[in-house]
Amino acid sequence: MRKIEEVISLYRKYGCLAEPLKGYISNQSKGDNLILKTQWKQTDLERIENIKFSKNYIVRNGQPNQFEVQSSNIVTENNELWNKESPSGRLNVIIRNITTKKEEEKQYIEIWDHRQKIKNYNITSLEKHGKICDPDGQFGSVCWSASEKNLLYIAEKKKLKTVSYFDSKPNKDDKDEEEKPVKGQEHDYIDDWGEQLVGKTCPVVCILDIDNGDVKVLDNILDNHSLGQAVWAPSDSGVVFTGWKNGPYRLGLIYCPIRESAIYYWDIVSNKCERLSDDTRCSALPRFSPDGSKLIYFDNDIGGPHYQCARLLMCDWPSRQTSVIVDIVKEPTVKSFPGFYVASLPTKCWSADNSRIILSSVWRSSVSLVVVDVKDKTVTRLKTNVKGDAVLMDVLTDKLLVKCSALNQPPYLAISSLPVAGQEGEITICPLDEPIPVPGISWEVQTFSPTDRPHSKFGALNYETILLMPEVSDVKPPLIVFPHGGPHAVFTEGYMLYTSCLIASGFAVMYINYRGSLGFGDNNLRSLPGNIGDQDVKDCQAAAEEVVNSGRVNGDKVVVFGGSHGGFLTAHLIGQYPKFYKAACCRNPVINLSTMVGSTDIPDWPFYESGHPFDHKAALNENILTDMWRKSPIRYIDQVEAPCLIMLGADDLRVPVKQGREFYRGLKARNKVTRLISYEGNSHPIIKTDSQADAFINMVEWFKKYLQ
Ligand SMILES: CSCC[C@H](NC=O)C(=O)N[C@@H](CO)C(=O)O
Repeated sequence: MRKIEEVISLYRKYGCLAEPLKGYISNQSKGDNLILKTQWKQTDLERIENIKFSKNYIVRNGQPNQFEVQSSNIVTENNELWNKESPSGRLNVIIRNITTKKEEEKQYIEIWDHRQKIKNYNITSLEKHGKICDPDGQFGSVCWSASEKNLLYIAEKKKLKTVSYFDSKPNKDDKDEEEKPVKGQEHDYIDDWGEQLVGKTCPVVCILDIDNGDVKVLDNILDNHSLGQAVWAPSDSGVVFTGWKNGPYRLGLIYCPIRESAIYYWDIVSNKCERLSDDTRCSALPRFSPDGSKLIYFDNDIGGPHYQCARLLMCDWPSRQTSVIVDIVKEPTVKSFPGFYVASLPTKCWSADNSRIILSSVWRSSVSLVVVDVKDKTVTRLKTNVKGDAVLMDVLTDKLLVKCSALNQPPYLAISSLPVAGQEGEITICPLDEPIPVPGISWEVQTFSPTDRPHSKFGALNYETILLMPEVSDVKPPLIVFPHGGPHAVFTEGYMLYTSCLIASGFAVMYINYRGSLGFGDNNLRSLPGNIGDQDVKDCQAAAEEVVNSGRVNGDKVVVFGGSHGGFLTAHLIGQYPKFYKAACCRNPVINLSTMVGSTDIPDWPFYESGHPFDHKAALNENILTDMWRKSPIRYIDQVEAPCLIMLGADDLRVPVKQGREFYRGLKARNKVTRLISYEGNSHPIIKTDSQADAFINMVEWFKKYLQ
């Protein structure tokens, strides 16, 4: 293992690489010349900040898949919330967050032509709504109308002004009723959508008139719903959007697309709103075909596993007839399509001829490009000439802009071509910049079939691990067992900074996609709820023992690391197998399901994952409390021997800091070796520039100390 000074140098090197955030193929692209507009981020550890910059490329498409690239100058802009061209490419909108000299936050919408800024609207001063939602976030979208006369965006609904009962300022009678401040409600609790969506209470659809700056707020078209993901309907006849039901109280929405939601259409002439999707399902991610004849979206159950296998549906726009294009896949084979697991979609995802959809989806332990023919309902995996994950960024005239990465390859952008229908075999990925891999990392995907531990309902399911090894190692490397969080999430062959730095530091790392992970079929995913703390723990331990018994790693130097549900598994593993692990590090770990119910933003999670039904009226009782305790790591705290480092995001609403503190106190009281680090300004993901760097080095230091 490398010295800590070398590890710090490694992190400085690999933690400060430029990373592509997003990009699109410009509508100004003509024939052979593609113009690509991309945005990047780069960490600056000296200034402790992430800078953002844009890069444009001109790609000349001589032969199919033969692209030459010229990249343009790099311009840095950190206050841009959004920057997108109009359908013709003639105009550009920039949504900007400005902090004034008086520390006031203001939002502007700027309209640019090819020469200069032609409109500049101080949206905040209009006082028509609250903050504009991040267009890349849960609710957000920004969409030019086909006419280029209007801009669609999502913003927080305007909140009532409240004043004290003792406020002596005279009420101006000329104010209409809803403008008059309300007395005595300054301290009312305002429910919001939880983790990373604090203050997001009731987003609404807004329409800006580009020419005169008027803003129309659609805040009364659908009662008791939060609106988002809005797109223009064909010919700008109205707006299609996703509506999430607010009441009776909101449950955390991030990582949980299972909150009651439907797809709606608001008609601009009638001012009427109609529901397009099934109100017994959660529907989201509406996307029109280029000719406006078809609308697709995804749906899954309301409630249950916090991520699920989803259906792909299509609405024939003229008739509004809806059909299922791709259904849930319950039990795929190791090679067959495992179903759709989609957290987001690019704005444009259709082929030019309106017959196919292109998207990225989890496919066992990788993220793959997938093509769906909406006529014959076939699903085809696009194999590429590169290893690792391929995430679709944009599609235009059957050219694909893709973000690629691998376990040894930091993310890069590439261009490719969609094969003609029926010949979607392999595609050639053409990088826009020369990929530079992290040297010395090899990996292999292993499949486990725990026939000795079949699931009571679904029988023999399988799961996978990814074992990453340092290529240059004169001794058997120590092993970091690394289960993912969720639990309905997955580790894939895409790049992760921590992992590449751990391998470069001399560790072997084993990702564990235990049963219940995404991407292995719906039955696999649903095999875990009710069995957490046992099935997942045994899957992890069986994989860890197999790799130790293989002799490829140093079996006397095994440690375990995990976050969130991965932290839950870390705490279980050192409690249930105390002699096997020499040290542990857990981030925002779930420690005691029963004490979590009252403080997490998703109380349904501890109920459902421990096997108990949940609805908004759900309350704990002695049977549920006992069962939750039995499934929690706290149950095994007396057996723990491994020194355990606990890292918490101080603002975490998903797994409250009280969980980590409960474990810390229990270990301290039992004279066990433990340390707790709390990172201010971090929520569930510990990703602030300095915090993420500090957490990594502290974790490596902890492992090195107890592996000596
Ligand atoms: C009550 S939170 C349970 C853990 C959490 N699950 C869903 O949010 C979790 O593990 N989150 C994952 C992301 O899905 C993580 O790694 O943070």
